[in-house]
Amino acid sequence: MPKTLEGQITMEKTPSYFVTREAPARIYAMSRSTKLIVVVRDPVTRAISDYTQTLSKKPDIPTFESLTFKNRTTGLIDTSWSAIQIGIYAKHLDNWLQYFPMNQILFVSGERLISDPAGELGRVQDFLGLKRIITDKHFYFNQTKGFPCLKKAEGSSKPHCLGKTKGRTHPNIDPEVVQRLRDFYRPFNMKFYQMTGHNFGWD
Ligand SMILES: Nc1ncnc2c1ncn2[C@@H]1O[C@H](COP(=O)(O)OS(=O)(=O)O)[C@@H](OP(=O)(O)O)[C@H]1O
Repeated sequence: MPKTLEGQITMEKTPSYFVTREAPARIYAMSRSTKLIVVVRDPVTRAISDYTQTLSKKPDIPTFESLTFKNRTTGLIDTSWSAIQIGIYAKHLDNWLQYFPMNQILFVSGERLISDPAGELGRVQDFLGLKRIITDKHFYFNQTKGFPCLKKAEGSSKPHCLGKTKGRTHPNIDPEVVQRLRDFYRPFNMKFYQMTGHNFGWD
């Protein structure tokens, strides 16, 4: 990490920090005052999104339904499959709380990032102690993309949407499998709501 001068914020991101066992200790050793931001979404949708991304690179993988279960007849879920494992947010958060207090961690709602991007970014700016520079006026809803986009990209006068790999169409998943996953995640979601003091509404 580069040295951070007075008045600067240094940022670093990767999707896998939150679920990497060694990450909290390493970040703590580097700087215990680091602020942590995690975007979380409904773990069932997250698993399907994760699968969709893998499928786009390896079209021959088994179906989502068959990867979900260790044993489809008994309904035993394969929690070792990373697409399922990553969504057990309460378990990952436990690991971070061994090093960082809750008030140093902000959980951004992936759903609200789509329905109210400025509102969610308002929370991020407050958390970082920044003035609310990014507001509603910076976004518009792009009907073709089906997502909010920036009216102007940084350093440009043109609108900017996220790329083709963000907001892909998900495959249809057997509703029984979706329900089984909802039941599986419910207790972990409840624990996560309790730990964060925030109901993300994934029921
Ligand atoms: N504004 C906007 N435009 C497009 N997409 C948006 C936006 N806001 C949030 N999202 C959601 O971001 C999801 C992809 O982000 P990821 O976290 O998977 O990205 S990463 O691969 O981990 O970097 C992606 O998930 P999928 O819909 O499953 O592709 C989107 O739902």
